[in-house]
Formats: sequence, C-alpha cells, structure tokens
Amino acid sequence: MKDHKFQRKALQVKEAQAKIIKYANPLEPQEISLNDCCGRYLAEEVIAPHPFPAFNRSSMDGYAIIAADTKHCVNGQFVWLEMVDNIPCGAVASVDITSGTAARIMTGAQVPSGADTVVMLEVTETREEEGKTYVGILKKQEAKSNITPMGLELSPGELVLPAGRLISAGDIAVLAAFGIHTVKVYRRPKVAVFATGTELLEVHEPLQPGKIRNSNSPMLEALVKEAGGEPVMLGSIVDDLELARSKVQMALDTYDFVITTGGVSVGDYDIMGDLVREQSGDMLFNKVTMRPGSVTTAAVRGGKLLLALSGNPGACFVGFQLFARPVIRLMQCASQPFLPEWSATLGADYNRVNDFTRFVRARLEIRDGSLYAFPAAIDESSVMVTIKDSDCLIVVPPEERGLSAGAKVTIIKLPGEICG
Ligand SMILES: Nc1nc2c(c(=O)[nH]1)N[C@H]1C(S)=C(S)[C@@H](COP(=O)(O)OP(=O)(O)OC[C@H]3O[C@@H](n4cnc5c(N)ncnc54)[C@H](O)[C@@H]3O)O[C@H]1N2
Ligand code: MOO
Repeated sequence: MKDHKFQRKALQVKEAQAKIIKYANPLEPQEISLNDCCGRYLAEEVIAPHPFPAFNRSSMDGYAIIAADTKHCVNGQFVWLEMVDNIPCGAVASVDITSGTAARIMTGAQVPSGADTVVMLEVTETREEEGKTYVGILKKQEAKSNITPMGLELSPGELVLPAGRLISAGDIAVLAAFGIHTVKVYRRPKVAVFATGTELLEVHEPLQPGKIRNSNSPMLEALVKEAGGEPVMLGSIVDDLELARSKVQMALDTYDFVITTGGVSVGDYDIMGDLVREQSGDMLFNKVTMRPGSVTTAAVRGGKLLLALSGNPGACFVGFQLFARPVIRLMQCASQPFLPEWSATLGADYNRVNDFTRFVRARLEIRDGSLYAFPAAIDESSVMVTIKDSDCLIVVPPEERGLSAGAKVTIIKLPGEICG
C-alpha cells in the first residue's frame, strides 16, 4: 500500500496563504516609549490634539508689521515704523502691532497680534532717534508674507496616523510634536525557531565528513527580526520523531508561532512531515504548487501556528517570505502584511520550466529609469549562496514555457535595499 506521505494535495500559493493567515490573529497591544517605537505597528489611530503649527509662526528673521503701512513705499521713499517689541523664538509679544509700529522677530517665533506680514531683515534699515528705534522699509510688502499660519500642516481632530501603520522616523517626529511620549503598539510575536537534521553542526563546530553547519537557523533568526518578530532560538535536533514531537509541543505551549526547517519531504527521516500527518485534522497544507518550497507544511494546534519549512536553504528562504512573514506581520496587525508585487523587465533569458509557479531569486537593476530583474545563475532549491545577492523573486507562472530577456514579469520585492 502506498504511504500517505506520497499522497499530498497541492494548494496554490494564494490558497495556502489564505489558509495560514486565518490563524494569524493580532496580539495584544502594549504601551511603549516613543523612543522605542520605530518599526512597530501602531495599535490605535492618532488624531491631532491641536493645530500644527499651534500659532502663526514667522518663517524669517525680520520685522512683524502691518503690510498696509508700506503702501506708500514708492519712488525709493522709505517708510519708517517704530520698533515697539523684540520677539525671540519661544517668547510671546508684549504688545500688539498697530499702524506705524513694528516688532523685531526671529524665525520660529509667534507673530504678534495685529501684524499680518514679516519683512526680512535684509531689506530693512534701522535708525535711532530720541532713544527710539525706527525700521525703514523701501518696498511695498504683501500681507501674509513669511508667516506660516496656525494649522497649516494639521487641524485639530484630523487623522494623523491610522492604526496598523508601521511607525517610521517621520511618524515619530509627528508624535513627538504632539507630546505623545508613549505609544500603543501591538506586541511583537515570540517566534520559536528550530532545525531538524542529524547532519547539522552548530555554527562554531569544525566541519565533519557528511555533515553541514546549520545555516538556516541564523538566517531564520534574521528574517524573523526583519519581519518584526522576536526570535526564540531553540537550536537543532536530530531526526527523531519523539524528540521533535515534544519540542514542537513545548514551543507551541510557550510561544506565539513555531517555525521549523528540514524534514518535511518524503524521506525516511523526514520527521516533521510525519509529525504533522499524525494529527491530520490540524494540518492546513503539506504541499504547495511552488518551487522552491513545494514541501512547505503548515498546521494549527491549540490555535497556534506551526510552519514547517523545507531544509533546502533556497526553499526555506522563499517559504519564509511567502508564509511566515505575513503571519508575523499580521500578528502585529500590519495593514500590508505581504511583500509588494511590482512589474519589471526580465534582464536575461530564463529557460527553466515545470508545472509549479517558480519564485526565482533575482537581482534588480535600474537602467534608464526602468526596472530590470536578472535571474540568479543557479536557482536550485538547495542553493544557498544566491540568497544574499537577491533583492526580489521573479514570479514565473507554470504556463510559461521559458521567458526571453525583455519580457514583462511580476516580481516580489524582498525587504531591504536594491543590491545593485
Ligand atoms: N523522493 C523525493 N525526494 C525529495 C522530494 C520529493 O518530492 N520526493 N522533494 C524534494 C524537494 S523539492 C525538497 S525542497 C527537499 C525538501 O527536503 P526537506 O525539506 O525534507 O529537507 P531535508 O531533507 O531535511 O534537507 C534538505 C537539504 O537541506 C539541507 N539542510 C537541512 N537543514 C538545514 C539547515 N538547518 N541549514 C542548512 N542546510 C540544511 C540538508 O542537509 C539537505 O541537503 O526534498 C527533496 N527530496
Ligand atoms: O520543494 Mo523543493 O524546494 O520545490 O525544490
């Protein structure tokens, strides 16, 4: 009789994503300091508590005056106004401006009542007379010059930041300006990561015949952090079903999300595949019509997600980006959990074909203002070294029977900068 492990029902990537994200529920919000909130997801909308700027602000060093006082500035005739006040930044006027008077004012200071324009220092002269200072202006001034009106940027009650937003440096500036020093964000999920494989050595161990160093775990640790999760590294275990079962159970009981790598194919020691099949009611999928990563497996136990990624480094990486990253981001209520899809021009011929959608590691380049994607020279699931040179995945649908350079392709932009 044929083993169940060979009879897997393959789901399309989008179907598999829909299944897994159903269980990616937002974690509870927590209040953190403004200084720590960059890269976190906002748990409540922010409404402007007051206008911004909060007062009519001078945008130049100069004199606050009434523009109409300069209407007689013709034929090189100075108009002289009595300086009645001096307003540095942070101070408020001691008198209102009335016709015939001016206040010296600095950039950023509150414009005094009565004044409707600020004339720059450079176009003025001063003279002293009987202990009084007079400001001479040679040219007619327009009202509202060099004044940033109160509320220009934001009015009170206006929506400043929606909930679910990834907080950036610019957002932090706005929060600070409104005096919001603690911010409500979603808790980062604690993501347990462990590897399976009797062949695995720790990173610090010397190579031994037939063995390899566990490179997937540190890669996953970095990927979890990049997605906004808190990785909890549980090392690696040998291919032993009993050991894997207890480790998975402990991790599911303790953490928010569990990711494993290795042992999901059909081999004699592919224990993660066996473990998920044991409780088939919990299984979400164990085959996806994608390469690399066709063996990506997911299950839900006690409401917690277990994602068993392939051991092949390329498949582990792609499986993470397509399934784990959206889960981690949705647990923080991200409004855009998936990586963006862009259009690009294929930079070189791509001839590999098969019946599954291929996610080809590739390098982006901008040439003459257009985006080109160059497929990695070796794109095998088992190949690790091309991950570092990739800033996107070219999506090659199964119906394509090879693609020529110049073809329009969809790419999934990977996080981070464009390499080259
Ligand atoms: N008879 C079949 N064999 C295989 C099939 C199949 O359908 N029938 N599928 C192939 C495909 S496709 C893939 S992908 C791999 C998936 O295998 P597993 O996910 O079960 O992974 P392993 O067998 O554990 O390891 C595969 C490969 O990756 C190396 N590895 C494992 N863990 C790590 C790690 N932590 N760091 C670095 N490298 C790791 C491991 O040594 C193997 O070389 O199965 C095919 N086989
Ligand atoms: O599942 Mo494998 O990564 O398709 O090559």
